Amino acid sequence: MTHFNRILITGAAGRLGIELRKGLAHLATHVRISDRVELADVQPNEEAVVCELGDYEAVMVLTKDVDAIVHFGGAPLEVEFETILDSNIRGSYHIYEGARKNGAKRVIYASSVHAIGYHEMEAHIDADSPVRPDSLYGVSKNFVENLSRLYWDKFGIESLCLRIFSSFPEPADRRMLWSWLSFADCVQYVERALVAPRLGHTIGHGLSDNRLKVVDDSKAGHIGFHPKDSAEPFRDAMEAKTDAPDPNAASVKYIGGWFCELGHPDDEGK
Ligand SMILES: Cc1cn([C@H]2C[C@H](O)[C@@H](COP(=O)(O)OP(=O)(O)O[C@H]3O[C@H](C)C(=O)[C@H](O)[C@H]3O)O2)c(=O)[nH]c1=O
Repeated sequence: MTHFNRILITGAAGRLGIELRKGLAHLATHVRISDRVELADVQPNEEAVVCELGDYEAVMVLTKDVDAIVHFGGAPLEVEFETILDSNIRGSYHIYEGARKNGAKRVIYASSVHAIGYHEMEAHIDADSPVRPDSLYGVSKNFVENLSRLYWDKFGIESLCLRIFSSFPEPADRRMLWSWLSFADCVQYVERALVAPRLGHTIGHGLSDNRLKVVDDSKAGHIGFHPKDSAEPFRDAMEAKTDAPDPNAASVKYIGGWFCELGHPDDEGK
């Protein structure tokens, strides 16, 4: 069923952006797709726009005449601070300003487990637990989670900040036996948030229905996301081909995984 006249998807050439283009197309008459790189295979209902998120004027034009924004553009990993600042922090500020000035009512934002990566596995955090970023990248996600809270409290723009754990075609390492979010479940979470009667300001935790439950996502229950996939069918093959991990290693102890063992960008001469 078509819910919107026009939605905007940023990061539409990316791994998840490509899945969102396919999975959300039925929700809107027009889908504006945007990325910093050229977009391939543009469909008749899609309007492709190449845009730098750090360019204020370009983002004001990009966000015109859209009912909702699915904001997945940005650096998806730890990189040097200048890129985090321009793409993730300044770029997301521009998206929220564009939503405010142009009247978009709802934003679905790709936050990340790395906003909370230094929580221990056994902490069972929920949406109200304090943030514990594991990287500059994680700090940029904290910034946008707070920014979106301001735009809800002050301007009534609704947001889902979806803390994506590990969204891959299938689990690629042992950690993903609990942290996996299938592409289909990721798209379902975004779709539910777009069509929910009331979203408010919601922090969600994007995980498939894996056997190990490490966080409590009940504070996003009003969205109605019910994961359909599970990492469990991949367990035997994964355990057969990989060594049992050291439970005291930072990458096992903390939910941020290998980000918690990374060096700091400045120490690498960047
Ligand atoms: C740095 C930058 C990137 N992009 C584009 C380039 C890629 O096509 C796209 C990101 O896709 P990527 O495949 O690199 O990342 P994903 O694995 O899909 O990660 C997604 O989820 C995780 C949780 C995320 O933090 C990312 O923002 C979000 O896109 O954003 C831009 O359009 N502007 C920019 O300034």
